[in-house]
Amino acid sequence: MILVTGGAGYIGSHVVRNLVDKGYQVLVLDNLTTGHLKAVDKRAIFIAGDVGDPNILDRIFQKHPIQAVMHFAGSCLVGESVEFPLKYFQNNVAATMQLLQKMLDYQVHNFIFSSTCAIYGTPNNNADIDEQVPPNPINPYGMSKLMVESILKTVAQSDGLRYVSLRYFNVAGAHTCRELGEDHNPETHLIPNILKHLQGKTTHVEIHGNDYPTPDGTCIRDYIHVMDLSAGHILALELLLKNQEQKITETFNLGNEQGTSVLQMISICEQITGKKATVKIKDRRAGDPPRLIASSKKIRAVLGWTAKFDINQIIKTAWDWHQKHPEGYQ
Ligand SMILES: NC(=O)c1ccc[n+]([C@@H]2O[C@H](COP(=O)([O-])OP(=O)(O)OC[C@H]3O[C@@H](n4cnc5c(N)ncnc54)[C@H](O)[C@@H]3O)[C@@H](O)[C@H]2O)c1
Ligand SMILES: O=c1ccn([C@@H]2O[C@H](COP(=O)(O)OP(=O)(O)O[C@H]3O[C@H](CO)[C@@H](O)[C@H](O)[C@H]3O)[C@@H](O)[C@H]2O)c(=O)[nH]1
Repeated sequence: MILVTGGAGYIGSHVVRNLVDKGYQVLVLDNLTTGHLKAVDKRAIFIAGDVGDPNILDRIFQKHPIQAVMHFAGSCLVGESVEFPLKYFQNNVAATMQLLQKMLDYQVHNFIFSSTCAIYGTPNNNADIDEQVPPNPINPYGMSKLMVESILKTVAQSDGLRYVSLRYFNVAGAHTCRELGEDHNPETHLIPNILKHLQGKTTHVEIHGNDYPTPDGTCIRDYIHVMDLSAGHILALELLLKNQEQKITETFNLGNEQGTSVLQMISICEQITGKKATVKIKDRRAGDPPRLIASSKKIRAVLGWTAKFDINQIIKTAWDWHQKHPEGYQ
């Protein structure tokens, strides 16, 4: 059985669905702060609770034969982390340490971690970012994830912990089953904000700064489809489960290796939806690096992962979700 923390959230719910479709037994632990019970596949066991709660973890590990933990639970908004850094250190670092302690207490050694490209900060040159680029986060969110990566590396040296840390770039799109998608309240992410505006739900799209050192002045990100990201997790899980005798401590980037600026994204969304956006230029958002584009060469070479969805398919599946579920999971 696989324990999926944060399995009611955007990314976790997609991975849970794909895991049960593949025949895995899944237990979801989620405190529903940003997740939705309706997003959790009915074939999974659901436990409402906090990853930092030792009593709930005791109950789970005593009762269920957990083979591996996929740890999605966490706080993940760059701007919010600048405003409330302690929330990020508490929920992303302290709670994760509690989970790791309980895993080791119960001899559960396989861990897959949701890390982020935010750990890279603002790399010096414009080359695509590979795993060798020295981490240098510029916001508390990225710092919190880098701290966990350091903890994993250190703990794995003295305990039996085996792990894969996946550094996601910007995750977007919706499940091809058309029943799962992105639903946050408030929504801060670029693609859902553009699509909600094009649905007529907001008066305009805000661009957080157009004076960055990029060709059109707006921030560039590398958007990866949530289905491709999910496939990467299943490959990482198989790596851990099929090579039990090997010490595995791997870190992989997961991105599409394509950069899209905020302005370019608005234009792509307009083309796909056939609607015109009203745009307002605002100040920069604190903590935003200008440009983040992945090299995913390592995960392609080691795990045979490939991206199947391009930016148009990301927007098409997200638009489909927003149209079919205009009120999200409500
Ligand atoms: N969305 C992205 O582009 C992106 C990129 C890089 C990394 N990540 C990481 O991926 C993970 C999932 O992100 P998401 O976009 O699905 O976010 P999300 O907010 O939709 O999902 C997070 C889930 O975790 C739950 N949760 C939060 N704290 C918890 C706790 N202490 N105990 C139990 N449950 C808790 C929430 O209720 C929610 O269901 C996060 O760790 C995030 O940092 C996301
Ligand atoms: O209404 C909006 C929303 C966003 N942006 C900009 O669009 C870009 C992308 O922003 P967003 O979609 O909020 O994603 P990020 O801030 O890049 O963060 C996401 O992607 C990171 C990896 O890059 C993850 O680690 C985070 O968890 C996830 O929230 C940034 O330049 C934002 O300033 C706007 O201009 N207007």
